[in-house]
Amino acid sequence: MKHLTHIRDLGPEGVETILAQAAAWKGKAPAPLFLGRILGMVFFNPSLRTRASFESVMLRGSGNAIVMDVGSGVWKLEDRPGAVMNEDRAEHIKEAAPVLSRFVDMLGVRTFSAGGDDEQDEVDPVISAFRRHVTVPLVSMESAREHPCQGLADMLTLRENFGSTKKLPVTLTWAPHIKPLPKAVPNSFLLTAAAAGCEVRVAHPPGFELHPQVRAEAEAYAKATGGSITYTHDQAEALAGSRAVYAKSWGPATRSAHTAGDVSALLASHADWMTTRKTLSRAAADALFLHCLPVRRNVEVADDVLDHPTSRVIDGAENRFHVQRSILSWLLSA
Ligand SMILES: NCCC[C@H](NC(=O)CCC(=O)O)C(=O)O
Ligand SMILES: NC(=O)OP(=O)(O)O
Repeated sequence: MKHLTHIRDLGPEGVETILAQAAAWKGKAPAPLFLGRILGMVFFNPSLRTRASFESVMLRGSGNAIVMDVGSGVWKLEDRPGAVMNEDRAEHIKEAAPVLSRFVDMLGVRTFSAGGDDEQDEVDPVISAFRRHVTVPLVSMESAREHPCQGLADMLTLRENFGSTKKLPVTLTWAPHIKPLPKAVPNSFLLTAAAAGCEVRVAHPPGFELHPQVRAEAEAYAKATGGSITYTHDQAEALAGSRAVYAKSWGPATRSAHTAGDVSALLASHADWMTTRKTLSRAAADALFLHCLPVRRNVEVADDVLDHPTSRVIDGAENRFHVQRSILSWLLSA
């Protein structure tokens, strides 16, 4: 049985399969790909795009979706093996995952990082528990470590605009925020861009390094595809010659070593990392702007960037639909 919870489930070859199918179906009349099929969707955290796009894929494909919000209409779920369940989590994933599997043909789970512990994010405890206990294909709708659907949609957006991602110079630039956000999106952008052969430049202030295991995995993909990855604390250096700029905020590398006050001060001290038109003027003249959304306007990214004709944030969000249609049909294929 197939699952897609991490880019390693696909590798560079699988990334190509998903993107090729997504591109082939985009713009064609909807086919009843999911006739008689049900996708179950379990949300531990809020979502606009992921929720609406997966549900739309199923409905437009003549299938159906069941959407469940954990802790609001659905029991709070326990993931820890051997937990003594005497607090607020009424049901263990050991029961929830196989029970839901009896009702649906595929299951999607969204579960953000618990925050502060990159080692735990590597373990990815909640999606891993689902993966152990489901009896139908599982797709990540963003977990602690990765957001593979987002990374794949980003690559589709780049290919539509540039034809190819082979050695395409792209910058992933850290952005300021009022709170420390998860690293799933930057991790996925790095992993999928490397798997798609991009020349990836990653720029962030000191102390915001991505996990060494993620970087090593991305390096292996870059090596296999002829891509490359460089890291810098100098945003302008990364941007020079970049054809696409991907802004994303994420929390410090060792958040558990900081108090909440430290983290706020750290984030506030880098307000000048906000992407503005001036920032983009350092990239190639035809550079495009991408962001996964939701975006905090004039904190992460200035209005003049988001409202400029070079922004691809809305087209990028649409591509979530196209890659997920491709992913779900791949999951159901033998
Ligand atoms: N799925 C796309 C991003 C989700 C999440 N953003 C957020 O939680 C933003 C919340 C805020 O801005 O308050 C993240 O960064 O991983
Ligand atoms: N980009 C993304 O996953 O958006 P949502 O959090 O709204 O689903």
